[in-house]
Amino acid sequence: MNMEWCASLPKLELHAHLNGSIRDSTLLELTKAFIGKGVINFSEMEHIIRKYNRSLEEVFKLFDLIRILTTDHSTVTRITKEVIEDFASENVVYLELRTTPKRNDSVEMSKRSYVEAVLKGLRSVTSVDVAFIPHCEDSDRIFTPLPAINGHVRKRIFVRLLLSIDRRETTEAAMETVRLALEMRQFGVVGIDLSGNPSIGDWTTYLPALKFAREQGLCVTLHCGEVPNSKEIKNMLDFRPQRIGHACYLGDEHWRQLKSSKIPVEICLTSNVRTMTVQSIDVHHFVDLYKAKHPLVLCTDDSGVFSTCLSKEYKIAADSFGLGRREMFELSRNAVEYIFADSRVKEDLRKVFNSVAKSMEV
Ligand SMILES: CNc1ncnc2c1ncn2[C@@H]1O[C@H](COP(=O)(O)O)[C@@H](O)[C@H]1O
Ligand SMILES: [Zn+2]
Repeated sequence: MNMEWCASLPKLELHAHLNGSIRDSTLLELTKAFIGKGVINFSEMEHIIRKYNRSLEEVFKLFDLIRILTTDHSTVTRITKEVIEDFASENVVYLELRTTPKRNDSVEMSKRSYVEAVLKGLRSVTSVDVAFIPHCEDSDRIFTPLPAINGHVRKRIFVRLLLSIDRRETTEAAMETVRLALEMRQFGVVGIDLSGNPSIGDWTTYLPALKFAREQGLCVTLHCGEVPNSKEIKNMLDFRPQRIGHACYLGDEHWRQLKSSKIPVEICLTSNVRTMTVQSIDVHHFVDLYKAKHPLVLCTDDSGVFSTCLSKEYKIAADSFGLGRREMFELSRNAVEYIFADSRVKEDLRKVFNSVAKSMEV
């Protein structure tokens, strides 16, 4: 599959972690700024940053490093801005960006001020139009190209936020995240994600917060089956979240339950291969789910950490599973139905696909 075609295809990204999507260049720059402060050893860190295949445990070591480097408000704002620009540049027309609100007393950061720093990042993007406040989006504008500046028509990207609960957190901290998400709905927060190192933490810890989120009308997506844990996978499917991510270690009974539930799955091919949660791309469960016409969406997970981008994920899927332009176009278009934003946004996105179908030669 032609990479340029994949890049020009309008795409929806529904599973991207903010700090996992950090640019390599920014990560190295931030690391250098920490040299001499005695906190980290640069050559050791450079080695981890540049390493290609990392186990799931090593990936979480890298996330701990990223956490040290990105603790102040201005860095959070900067990374957000860059991540939006990067996704928009490859024709992502709708991005659901997830991030874990963090409290850090040493820089007077609260979970709330962390999210405010993210919002500042969204507002500071100038190279593309970012539509993130619900109901303020003038739906006509997406089809009426804005006045061209130097011959370029400005791009537009819808952005919505998911607040993540980290599996290291307590029930109370998870509740705080949900309450914050509810207060921030007016700024485009649409749901809650459960993520973090899948080998730690107990599902029941977060259940009260997840139930509360759902009662209050927030959508929920769960990292499910990144490690073998049959009981947890079953409990997660029983909970019936609006979507799940990964779904690598599902047993036969889980597959039956998943398929009959029709819960959409966020598929992260490169992430799964690099962290070795699937043996190789040709045995990836994408094939089984795709053949069963199960709701699916291709996502990056951590484009920075795994050196990928959404266009690459589309190309990998097309090349590995023998899908043509028509199939890839439909795969991308179908994702519209699984977004957490409201029906007006869905309607706008459907129009985007209809308007480009001809020029995409499908
Ligand atoms: C590889 N698969 C994965 N499985 C589980 N959680 C993951 C993840 N990739 C990323 N995260 C979660 O997202 C955080 C980074 O973004 P934010 O600081 O929230 O913006 C990581 O620290 C981890 O908690
Ligand atoms: Zn993830």
